[in-house]
Amino acid sequence: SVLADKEMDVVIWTRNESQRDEINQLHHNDRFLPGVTLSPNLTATTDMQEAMNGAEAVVIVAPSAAVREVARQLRPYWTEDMLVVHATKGFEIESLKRISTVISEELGCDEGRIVVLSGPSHAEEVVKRCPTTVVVAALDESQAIRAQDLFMNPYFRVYTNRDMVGVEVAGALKNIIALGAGMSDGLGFGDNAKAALLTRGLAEITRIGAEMGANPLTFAGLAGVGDLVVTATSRHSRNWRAGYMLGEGKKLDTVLSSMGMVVEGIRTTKVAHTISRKLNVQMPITQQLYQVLFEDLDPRTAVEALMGRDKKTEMELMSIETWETWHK
Ligand SMILES: NC(=O)c1ccc[n+]([C@@H]2O[C@H](COP(=O)([O-])OP(=O)(O)OC[C@H]3O[C@@H](n4cnc5c(N)ncnc54)[C@H](O)[C@@H]3O)[C@@H](O)[C@H]2O)c1
Ligand SMILES: O=P(O)(O)OC[C@H](O)CO
Repeated sequence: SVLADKEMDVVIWTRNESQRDEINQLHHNDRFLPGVTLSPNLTATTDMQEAMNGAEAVVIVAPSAAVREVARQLRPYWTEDMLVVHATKGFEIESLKRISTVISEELGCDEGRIVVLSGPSHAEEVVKRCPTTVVVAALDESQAIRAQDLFMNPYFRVYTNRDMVGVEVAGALKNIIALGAGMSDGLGFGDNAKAALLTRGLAEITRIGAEMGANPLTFAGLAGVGDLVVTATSRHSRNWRAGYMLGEGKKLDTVLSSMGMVVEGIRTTKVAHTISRKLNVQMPITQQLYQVLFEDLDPRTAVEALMGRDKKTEMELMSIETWETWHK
């Protein structure tokens, strides 16, 4: 919709024939965006070759579980001059790889060419042209600037960032904390508890992100704190909603079948749990959430475990040397 509003011809590729017909004939996509009339510049097809024919840019927004398969289908039609942007928030669960790595492997191109678009951007609000800010990042900065120029419009403001790893990792990990925030609300805990989860959650995703090669300051930006706030507080958030139901005592299977949409934070909790063990980095909130999701731990017991941890200092996030340098 953002691109179609700039008078570009946008072709959506879908596997679903009825969704294709609904978009082409009625300019609606009622299951995902009820009550919205889409631009006539948006058309849909189930034929990948048709979707890619003459394209200058391709935007991949499949769920993380489907990205490799979708990128593989794109490969025969992708050409070196095409801009490739992805907006998927997660990792490949089997390999623990970032999404840009998966896409570049399937397209057979340099990872530097892949751009990630992330930040606080619920589709339900973007399609209504509510002011939204996002960030694009790529190892090759010229590709990020291409994406910035492509997407920027009066209600969609795009920043660039050179920290590709940080933007991808922050966008994926915030979903874990949003699940936790939903769970806290579902348990009936108040605003203090949610603020604590967001703050200490940001501390632990920054800590692991830095170990994975991210710039810690990226977590203070749109892909980090920006998206964390929107995902942990918005009524549109699937991750928050899933967490809320878990907090109310519903089982994971029941929650997932009632959602009918991807809840990336669940797979990402598994990935982050594995990575934190490999890198020997403490992620206490992720650890408790992992046990609630996959080991049937009662959410209340998880909160008690978090509150009862050994006493700590907040200063652990920043090395004393860095702090002393700033302090001078
Ligand atoms: N919804 C948002 O506001 C939003 C915003 C930014 C980023 N994202 C990210 O975008 C990604 C997708 O989220 P979404 O909101 O579109 O999810 P969704 O569940 O609403 O829709 C996913 C779509 O992908 C299709 N799909 C699933 N497997 C597929 C496959 N193998 N091949 C082709 N199509 C397949 C589904 O049929 C469905 O139409 C996620 O990583 C999410 O975090 C979503
Ligand atoms: O609805 P969610 O929880 O998948 O969040 C969607 C986006 O990541 C918000 O920026």
